[in-house]
Amino acid sequence: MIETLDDLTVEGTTVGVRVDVNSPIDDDGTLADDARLRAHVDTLAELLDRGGRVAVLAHQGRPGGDDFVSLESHADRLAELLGQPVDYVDATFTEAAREAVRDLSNGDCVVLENTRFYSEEYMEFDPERAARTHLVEGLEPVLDAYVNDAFAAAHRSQPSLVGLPTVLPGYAGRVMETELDVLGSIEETSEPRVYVLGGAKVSDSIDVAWSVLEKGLADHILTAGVVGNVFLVADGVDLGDASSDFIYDQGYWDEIDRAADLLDAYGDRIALPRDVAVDRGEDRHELGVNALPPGDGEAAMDIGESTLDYYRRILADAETVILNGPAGVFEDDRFQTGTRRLYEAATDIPTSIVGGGDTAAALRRLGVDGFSHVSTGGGAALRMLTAESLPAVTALENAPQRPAADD
Ligand SMILES: Nc1ncnc2c1ncn2[C@@H]1O[C@H](COP(=O)(O)OP(=O)(O)OP(=O)(O)O)[C@@H](O)[C@H]1O
Ligand SMILES: O=C(O)[C@H](O)COP(=O)(O)O
Repeated sequence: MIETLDDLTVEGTTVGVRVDVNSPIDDDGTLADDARLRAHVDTLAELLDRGGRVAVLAHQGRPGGDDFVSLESHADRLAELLGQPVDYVDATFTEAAREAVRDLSNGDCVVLENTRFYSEEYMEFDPERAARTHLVEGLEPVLDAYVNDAFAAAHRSQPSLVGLPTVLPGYAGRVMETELDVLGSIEETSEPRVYVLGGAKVSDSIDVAWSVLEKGLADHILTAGVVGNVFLVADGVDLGDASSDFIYDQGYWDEIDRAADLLDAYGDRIALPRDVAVDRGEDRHELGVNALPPGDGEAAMDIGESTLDYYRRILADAETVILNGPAGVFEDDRFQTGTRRLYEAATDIPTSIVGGGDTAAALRRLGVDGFSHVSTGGGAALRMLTAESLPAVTALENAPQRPAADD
């Protein structure tokens, strides 16, 4: 059983709050999209309003990536969103960080530096070992409690996610609470239930497909994006050199056999694209699967009109739809049609649940809204859809005893 903010005595308590504000970053190294910050405003504002002293912990990017930057601009934006000053310190667990945390008064907030600037935070540990890392040992003395609101990172077994709740009383923040509530009770949603699996996480998507088909949770699975392309190849379609090279370069080649096995076992419930839009110079050009392969260098970048009609017919009868991953390379205006129109069709269904950080960003960019729930999680949401436990959630379940709640 996970305790929530309702169970925490906040007034005067110094709380380490793990959020997931891992966001797109502009060329100048500053925040390009604040959606993930907005998601955490309720949790942070509640803790501050209730007199907590809040130290925010988060990662941004991965070592070596262009988006592996400081959290300074995140702190600036959080101050605007919260409507109060938010300090930032370029330290995570050193004396400088501890001093910044000790200096907090009731209702104050400080953002500590990107946890992944510290190498142990980019490794996976069991909780007991994670509790003996520098980050956890450095911060534990100045924190009274730990709140995890970082659902989107809950599939990682990293020190700030599983180590801190091993040594501190742990609570779920409001984002975490809602996500666990919605994604943890998909089995109770109305049927027919359709899963739309797009995007580029082929292996995870195939895991989800196996899981929901085996458990009888999915009446239909609609494939799109790179996932759809891999299923087409598994079905014997020649997508041409450009898409095949892409699949090979991304390391998805082994997934073709897994997709073929899935088609053998559950082919009647898996829908494949009937046409694709290829990159032909300035233009988007649609080709039916019978007309494939496309010309040299023409990659399948989106689903086409005929697929959209087919998928919309299946969606028309659905009571619940769960979608993860864009239908095409939505970053390119020529290939955003599939994502926009497929997701628009999903908004007409009584229960529509969207997972995926990139997907949520794509939908905002395309102006598509009206879903029952848009998850903050990509990999975490997918893992939860396979009914696997998330290490950070398990760590919260096992967190030590805590003080009593405020009245
Ligand atoms: N046909 C395609 N060919 C190549 N890339 C594609 C294709 N269709 C979609 N993509 C790419 O897939 C990416 C998004 O996939 P991903 O699986 O990462 O989504 P997500 O789950 O929403 O992301 P996140 O990891 O942020 O949660 C986009 O960058 C998009 O360009
Ligand atoms: O964006 C995400 O899915 C989470 O922030 C986790 O990031 P990671 O995949 O780099 O661990």
